[in-house]
Amino acid sequence: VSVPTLSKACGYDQVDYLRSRGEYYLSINGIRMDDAFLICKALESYFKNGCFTCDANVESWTTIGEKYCDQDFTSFVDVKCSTISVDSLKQGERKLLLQSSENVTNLSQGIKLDLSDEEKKEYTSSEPQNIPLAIPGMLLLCCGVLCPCFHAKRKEKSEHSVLDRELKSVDLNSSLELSSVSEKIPATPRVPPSPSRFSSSPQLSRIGSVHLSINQIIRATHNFSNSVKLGEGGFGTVYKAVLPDGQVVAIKRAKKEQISSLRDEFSNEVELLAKIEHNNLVRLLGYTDKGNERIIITEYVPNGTLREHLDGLYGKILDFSQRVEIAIDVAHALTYLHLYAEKTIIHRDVKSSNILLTESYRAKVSDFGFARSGLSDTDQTHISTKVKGTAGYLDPEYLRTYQLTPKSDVFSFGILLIEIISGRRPVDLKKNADERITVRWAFKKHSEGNVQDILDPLLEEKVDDEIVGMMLDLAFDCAAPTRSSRPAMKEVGEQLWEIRKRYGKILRGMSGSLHQ
Ligand SMILES: Nc1ncnc2c1ncn2[C@@H]1O[C@H](COP(=O)(O)OP(=O)(O)OP(=O)(O)O)[C@@H](O)[C@H]1O
Repeated sequence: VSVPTLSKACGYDQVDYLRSRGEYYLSINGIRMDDAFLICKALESYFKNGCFTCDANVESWTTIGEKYCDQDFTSFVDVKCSTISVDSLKQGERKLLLQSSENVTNLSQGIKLDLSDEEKKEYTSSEPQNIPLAIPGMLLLCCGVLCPCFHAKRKEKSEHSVLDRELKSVDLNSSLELSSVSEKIPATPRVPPSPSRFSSSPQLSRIGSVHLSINQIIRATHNFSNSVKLGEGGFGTVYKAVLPDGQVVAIKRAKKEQISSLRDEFSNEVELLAKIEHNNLVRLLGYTDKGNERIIITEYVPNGTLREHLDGLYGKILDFSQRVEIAIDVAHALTYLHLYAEKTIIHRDVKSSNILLTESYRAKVSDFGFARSGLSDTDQTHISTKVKGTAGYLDPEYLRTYQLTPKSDVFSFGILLIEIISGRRPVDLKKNADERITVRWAFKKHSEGNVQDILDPLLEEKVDDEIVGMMLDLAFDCAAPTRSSRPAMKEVGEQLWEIRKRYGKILRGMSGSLHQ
């Protein structure tokens, strides 16, 4: 049976397979699946209706059908398309990832579900609004990569309620580790070995200027009291603490239940923070790694996150000049990491909730949980590694190839820049379909010449079209789909300086004419 080209009758639903905080789950159109049933029905209908094209990684889907739905769909596949074997699973998984990253630029890709509403209800969670990864096109990893846990889910229904509770606490802004599939992709020969782990390293125990025992930390945080809690992220909870000498610090305590899976993240953060010293990067002061506790002590940054300010949570709205300064600070921090640290460091999780502000609204980049160092060889161009990051900020080329370079941070920075200009989150599911992906919406508005529509409506001042245009041009360059089209972070900083200069001139011109 040959596979016809995709017909309109096939329609699309979005199938995502994602991992968050160490847990895997599957969603279709943003609705979490509690059982393999739906995805198997979907595959069956898609194969039977000839909905796959040759380039749709059909062999991977077939392998999934075979392995996880106990169904053989191979007879539906045109021999010209592919050679199918269960042994090709690994290759298939890789291709599925490729397919999923294509979804980054094609929202409508997916498979069709021929199911009644009753069937959908029966097999899905009753609270779809809590699903963190119903992120159209952004974090798609289609069902092929889910499989080990998918099976487990089938068998271990009793664990669903635990998983449900976990998922409900996740939100769109959380950092994520995407799928286990990339772990199976061998690293390139030039990849340096993982950094040594922290636990027993005598060197690491000397890191930082603050050395506290666990009892001292307990005292400083009033036994990790909610009254001194600053916030919570994927790694754990952050507390404000005053040390006996009066120094105010932030204490980040890993979640107990996640400690084993966070081992790398913790050591990454400690090792990397320890090596860097820059005004626009949050400073590591110390750490504790005893028994079941992983605790990082960093400089306390008193004025909340950039995201909170864009949301207007502090009353006063950031004006445009402050936003440009913040963008410059972040660009400087990233340039330092990319170019001037001992080794190239790629942050991997540049986003507005990881930008902390000082009282004078200067920015400090925090959260090095996902950061990677490497690229010490002069001719090494990338690190092959797992895809990690946050929905909406993830470099599509990294998603597709697993090749991490400093340009992945540049991509995230481009998305951040649009967020700074517009005030909108990179993905906003509450918006109409054509506005949900902010970068696309902004690009469309920009190409129609409506740059003022993109500007944050909370801004009180008028900003010249020329300046908004310059910022947007830079943002789109940074968020180019291929890394070769993106500028280096240093150049981004220089361009922002030019914009700042030009904006200053315009402002001075305006105030001059007001005084005349
Ligand atoms: N050094 C700090 N000074 C002041 N507040 C901080 C500091 N570090 C973190 N916070 C606060 O704690 C919150 C949680 O931080 P954390 O880095 O753990 O998570 P996140 O970046 O929001 O999420 P994720 O880790 O999932 O990406 C932040 O949003 C911020 O409000």
